[in-house]
Amino acid sequence: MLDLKFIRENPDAVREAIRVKNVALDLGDLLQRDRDLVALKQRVEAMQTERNANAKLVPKASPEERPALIQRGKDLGEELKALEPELRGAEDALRQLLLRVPNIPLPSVPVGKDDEDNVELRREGTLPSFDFTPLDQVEILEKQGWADFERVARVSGSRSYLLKGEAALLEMAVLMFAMDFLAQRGFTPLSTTALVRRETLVNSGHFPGDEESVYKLGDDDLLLAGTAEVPINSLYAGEQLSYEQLPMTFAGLSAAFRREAGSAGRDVRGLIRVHEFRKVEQYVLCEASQEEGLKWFEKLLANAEGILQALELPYRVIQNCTGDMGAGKVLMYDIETWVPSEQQYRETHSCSYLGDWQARRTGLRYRDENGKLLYAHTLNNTGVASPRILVPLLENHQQRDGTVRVPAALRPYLGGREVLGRPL
Ligand SMILES: Nc1ncnc2c1ncn2[C@@H]1O[C@H](COS(=O)(=O)NC(=O)[C@@H](N)CO)[C@@H](O)[C@H]1O
Repeated sequence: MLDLKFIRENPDAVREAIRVKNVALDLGDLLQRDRDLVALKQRVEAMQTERNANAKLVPKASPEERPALIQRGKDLGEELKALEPELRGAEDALRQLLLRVPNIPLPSVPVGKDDEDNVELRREGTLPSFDFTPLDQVEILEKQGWADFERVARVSGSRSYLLKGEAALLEMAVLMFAMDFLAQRGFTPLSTTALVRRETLVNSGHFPGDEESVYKLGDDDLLLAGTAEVPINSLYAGEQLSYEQLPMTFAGLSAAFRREAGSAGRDVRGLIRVHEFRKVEQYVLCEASQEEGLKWFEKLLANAEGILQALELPYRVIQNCTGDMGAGKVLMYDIETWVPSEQQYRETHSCSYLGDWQARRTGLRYRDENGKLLYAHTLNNTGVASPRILVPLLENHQQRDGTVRVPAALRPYLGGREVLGRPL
């Protein structure tokens, strides 16, 4: 959410952000409602002032004048009471619109419609060349007895997965490695739940807009978050922090749930796109300065790259265009990791800087060194998400005999194993 004062003073910049991010919002309507609400509030204040002045006159009034003054006070009280629902309705309607106002992207963000218009920034690592016919993720898993897609589909339906044996250990090793990697860099490890209250999804910016992606538990006021970013972002909601507490950096492990409503037919096989997965999330809450925010953006990106380099996986960094970055972002890069069986890079990480847009809707404020109350800036990036990361991991490190080489960084988490699986 942007500051209403900023919107009033910079309608063109906001209108441009609405345009380039393809947001369905009529800024003219919002500004008109804002003006109407200001006028209504002024009317209410004038009536309250008159009622207060009137109440002061009553004790000093003569017996003849008093009844009229008392009646006037009653009439004003009733008129004010009658205006309350209208005032509350107008405030709520304006807030619902303000929640849809997109953040202003950096000028350096490429303008575009969707992921086709994203820009590749650089490639890292060497693509594998196999002197044998490589298997794809599902073939490796099934030949090694590491998955049971048919059985689990009977239990959980489509886009479900179950990892068996060393593949189950590999998932935990990858998650634990990422948690350690981030903890060693000062990030506070968190193990969070995915069960959240609706307002946490409004706070993070997923609502309004992303409702169809989120599982809702009908009988309870609870929903299943698609990323630990949601619960972590609301941990300090509504509190006044001190600048000494900033920056707060978290490495949050949680389950993540996604309905993937819009993904019909895409990635239906294997581990790329499932309804429930696990993710180690990087989350930063820092001071309200773009320089500080961009410094953290680079750090979060470097962390994810460091994890991929330790996993010895080739990847590329792309900059998301305005149409693919979502309403709240100022800047966003995806990291895509090479998947040999698809002969293409697939998204495995997503790094975002949101300025104070997320903090404003969440009520995340802090007192700076001069005692000024400011909204903080927030950022997030994937540390590692499993099982998607297992796809490039298994495919890039597969060996001629069907076993999988374990990158050195993971061996301590796998009892020192250098190879997974048995020769086929
Ligand atoms: N349906 C899914 N199945 C498996 N992995 C997924 C799924 N959806 C997302 N992911 C993984 O989770 C990562 C982060 O998801 S994201 O929506 O892009 N971004 C976020 O959630 C941010 N909070 C940064 O992590 C993706 O890059 C991908 O690796």
